[in-house]
Amino acid sequence: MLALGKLLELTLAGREPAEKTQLTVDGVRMRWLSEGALEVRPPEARDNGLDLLLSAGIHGNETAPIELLDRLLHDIARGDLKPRARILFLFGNPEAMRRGERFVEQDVNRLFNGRHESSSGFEALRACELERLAASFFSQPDRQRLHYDLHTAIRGSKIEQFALYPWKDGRQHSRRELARLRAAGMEAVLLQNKPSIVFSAYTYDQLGAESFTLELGKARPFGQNQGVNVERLETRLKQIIDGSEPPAEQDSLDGLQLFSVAREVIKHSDSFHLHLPADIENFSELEVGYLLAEDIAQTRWVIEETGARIIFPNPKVKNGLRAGILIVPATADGLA
Ligand SMILES: O=C(O)CCC(=O)N[C@@H](CCC(=O)O)C(=O)O
Ligand SMILES: [Zn+2]
Repeated sequence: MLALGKLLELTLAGREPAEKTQLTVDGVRMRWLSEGALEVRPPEARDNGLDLLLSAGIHGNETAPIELLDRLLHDIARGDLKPRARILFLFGNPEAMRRGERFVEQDVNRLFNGRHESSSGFEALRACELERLAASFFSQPDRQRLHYDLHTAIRGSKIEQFALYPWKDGRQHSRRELARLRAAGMEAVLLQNKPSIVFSAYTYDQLGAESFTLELGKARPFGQNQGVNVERLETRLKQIIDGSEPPAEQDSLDGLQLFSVAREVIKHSDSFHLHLPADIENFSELEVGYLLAEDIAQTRWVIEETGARIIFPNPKVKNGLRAGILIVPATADGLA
């Protein structure tokens, strides 16, 4: 296999490759751009006009998605997977990956859409670099732009695999993209309804990509991801990469649960207290009247919404950040 196909090894070792560009037997060009960043370009005659950004390791301890990207890259480097799409592979937070931690100083996925400018430290610098790499990758006109930012969650989930679809004023969520996600094994999609500071929100909002955060299961260390079944996603990604995806009409939304955000629970102070068991699963239902959280100045979060569920509850986040999302069932009415 070509050395650049070992992007994960290079990244974990903190090494820069001696040769920055390599050609596979099929004439696919691989170009190392920066730590954890590799561009794959098919020969011009095979290029189908899709620019695909695949990112993982934005949180360093979420290893199943990192291993998935590593397998795809190996297949391309060996010539077993012949891309027709142009691809940017990104490992988001190499230092956190080396340490096996979600982040080192601060969560990279809270530093996009300009947030890194009012922050400091290497994670702020990395968020800036990731924005620059994505912007440069998605700078070519008249091409389709697709971004999947792959994650696993801190806790177990009643719905194992789901996507979060960013929001932008005046832009409708795409039915076709949702059907594609369903075919990739996603069981639910959370349709966001306000701007956000995560990576997928940046590429959706600023770069015009169809972008998603995908949650694939529970976070585990490298080599311990037998419980995370990414088979359907992997098959679909291979089809997207080599242009063999079934026609869009064959995809449907059947079985896909849609949710929208009712409220984001923001932790304002060290007095924040979340009234949930430590082992509560994502998508757990909460009854109307339930006291979910309390914070300074007698702030109380009481459930008012029928059918409310909680995802990503985390009282340990820094003050000012999201400590959970309250979601409610949604319909497909507003889709384009
Ligand atoms: O399990 C958790 O609490 C977090 C899992 C995770 O990292 N999720 C992403 C979601 C990004 C989005 O809102 O699109 C995150 O919190 O960064
Ligand atoms: Zn994550």
